[in-house]
Amino acid sequence: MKKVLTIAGSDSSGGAGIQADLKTFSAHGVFGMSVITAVTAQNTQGVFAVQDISKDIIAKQIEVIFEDIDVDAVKIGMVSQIDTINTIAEELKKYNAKNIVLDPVMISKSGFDLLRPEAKDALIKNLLPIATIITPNIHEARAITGMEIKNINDMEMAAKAIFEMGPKNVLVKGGHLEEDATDVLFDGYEINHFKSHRINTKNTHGTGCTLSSAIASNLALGYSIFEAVERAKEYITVAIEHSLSIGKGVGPTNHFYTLYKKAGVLNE
Ligand SMILES: Nc1ncnc2c1ncn2[C@@H]1O[C@H](COP(=O)(O)OP(=O)(O)O)[C@@H](O)[C@H]1O
Ligand SMILES: Cc1ncc(COP(=O)(O)O)c(N)n1
Repeated sequence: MKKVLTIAGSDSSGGAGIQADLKTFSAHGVFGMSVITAVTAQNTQGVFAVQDISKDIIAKQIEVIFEDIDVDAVKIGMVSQIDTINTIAEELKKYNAKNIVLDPVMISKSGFDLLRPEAKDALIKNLLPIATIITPNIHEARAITGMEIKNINDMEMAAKAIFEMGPKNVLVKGGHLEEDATDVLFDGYEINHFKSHRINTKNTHGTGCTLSSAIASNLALGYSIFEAVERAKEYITVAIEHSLSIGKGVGPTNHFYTLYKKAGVLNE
């Protein structure tokens, strides 16, 4: 069985972060493992508190996994602070980790700083260059490049600018634009678009976490970058189409639809 590691924050409400990642891994038939970087007190209405995990225990979690288990892909999500970022970069380099999917989580949908603003430069300097693929949304792409992003053409320009910072592939996600939900991939040679219709729902908690974990799962399973993104886009579209009205706010994506549909025991 392929083994995929998520290095990310815990979302107590189960819709984003580590919890979304592990659900996505299971739905892809890969074995999920986790290194927790921060614990958030969060629900569908917002993030109410965060406790960062110390860099030593983050380093130890990574070490014991890599010393024991062959890791086929790594997804990085919420990394919170400078020490955390530097530790993760050092450890992943030490173990020559492959198939690194970096979701540069910065601000939650409810407006909470999940990455401390002063840590942005460390993320750009130390994590971008080791990423097989980075998956910023429009706001994150703007924060990384300083560019205004209002349409697909701007997304393409931003993808090319981020590529120059060192990752092997860049996927700028278009979930926050108003037209169709189109994501733009640049692999250093060509641009590709992954388009779906815009689904009219408020329940998009965890969409970025789900997409990046699906890409990591597909890379672990041996798909090319193009195929991994194409399949992940199909997965997230179904997960948003069947998203769940759980809680009073922004509900989560639905991992069970794909899973149980495959097994023929759908129980909605
Ligand atoms: N309303 C929507 N309908 C269809 N796809 C969407 C919608 N919102 C987001 N997506 C897709 O979900 C994925 C995550 O995108 P986005 O919401 O931009 O990221 P983030 O969760 O990091 O803010 C992308 O593939 C995007 O195109
Ligand atoms: C612990 C944690 N990590 C990431 C996100 C971003 O979630 P989204 O995928 O909705 O942008 C979150 N809200 N909480």
